[in-house]
Amino acid sequence: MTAAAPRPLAATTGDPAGIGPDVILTSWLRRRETGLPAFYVLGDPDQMKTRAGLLDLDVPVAVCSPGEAVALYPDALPVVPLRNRLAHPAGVPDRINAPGIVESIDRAVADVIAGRAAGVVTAPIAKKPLYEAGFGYPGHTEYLAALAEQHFGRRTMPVMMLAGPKLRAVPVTIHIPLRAVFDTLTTDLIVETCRIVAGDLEHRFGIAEPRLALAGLNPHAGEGGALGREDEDIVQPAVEALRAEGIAARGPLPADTMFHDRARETYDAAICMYHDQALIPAKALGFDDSVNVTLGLPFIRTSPDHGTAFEIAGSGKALPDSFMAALRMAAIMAEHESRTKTA
Ligand SMILES: NC(=O)c1ccc[n+]([C@@H]2O[C@H](COP(=O)([O-])OP(=O)(O)OC[C@H]3O[C@@H](n4cnc5c(N)ncnc54)[C@H](O)[C@@H]3O)[C@@H](O)[C@H]2O)c1
Ligand SMILES: N[C@H](C(=O)O)[C@H](O)COP(=O)(O)O
Repeated sequence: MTAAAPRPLAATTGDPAGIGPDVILTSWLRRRETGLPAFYVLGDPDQMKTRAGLLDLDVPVAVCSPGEAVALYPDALPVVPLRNRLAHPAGVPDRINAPGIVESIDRAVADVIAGRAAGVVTAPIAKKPLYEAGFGYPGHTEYLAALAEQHFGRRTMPVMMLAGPKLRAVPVTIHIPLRAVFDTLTTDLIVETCRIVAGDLEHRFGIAEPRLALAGLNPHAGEGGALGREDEDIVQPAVEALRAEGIAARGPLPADTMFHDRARETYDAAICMYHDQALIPAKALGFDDSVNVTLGLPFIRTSPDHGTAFEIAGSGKALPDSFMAALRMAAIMAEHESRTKTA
């Protein structure tokens, strides 16, 4: 039996006015010294060449198909051309780029589902120009779940996880106004989120019996109901339900004391009740090397933890570390997943 050909990762361009192209180009330049897994970009070859010129980077661009990417990767940045063009200026977002940005995501997902790529690694998008062009999703996370539903015809609940060497943190509610958190948070939502986290940590991260620490919503996890009832009425029943299913869950824990060094040794993922409760500690502890992973999808998706940083696009100041960590994490997840499937 012949071994399967290695599959590259499919990287999206993200917003072409942001630092996505910068970190893609600098990551490729560091491929050898860092042993970076092979990837190709779904993008506009001219836009990539223009940004490389602006950054004064010597990056040859090879226009190719996904199947040719692994062979070309050692000597050139493989770019699979989009049908839509991406306008060039760095730092100036424009809704004119929306069709190309969305095509890049759609094509990366289609490639992974068709087996042409091992996982999707997205470069950052800015929400506003996409919303102005009619994009109806809060971010990648929700859009990728919608694509999964279109492709597979079954309900898909996406779970955001920020994962770095010091912390994995999951927000149960994601891109909603803080005011809406109280009406959105339910015991069922917490339980469903934790089931997905536990399953993916086991099958895609190789952690047997993952330990989950659930944060309380209120100060001091409600202080026995004196500072809010949600911890006793919503979070506590979720912990009990999860434990009854055999998932090692603990909480609700006071959120202010669960992220220090010793506390983090006691769990594999912190389950947080809203976006900033998870993303503030994750980015404070590892902005340069944390990865945004979407769990619960029928394919692998990672992303750097940072955004488009328009103010530094094309300046040479963008660090590629988080993008490189996202590439590495996607490759490791793909390996775990294939081991689980063949076991
Ligand atoms: N994965 C994604 O698509 C994603 C993630 C986060 C934010 N965003 C979007 O990006 C836009 C800007 O968001 P923001 O300003 O809150 O966050 P940001 O991450 O773009 O920038 C925050 C700060 O970090 C700096 N920074 C970011 N990445 C850096 C890098 N690689 N190297 C050096 N410095 C870096 C920026 O210059 C800025 O000072 C928003 O529209 C947001 O929605 C997208
Ligand atoms: N909340 C994410 C973060 O701050 O890192 C970011 O907005 C990206 O979200 P998507 O991956 O859903 O685009």
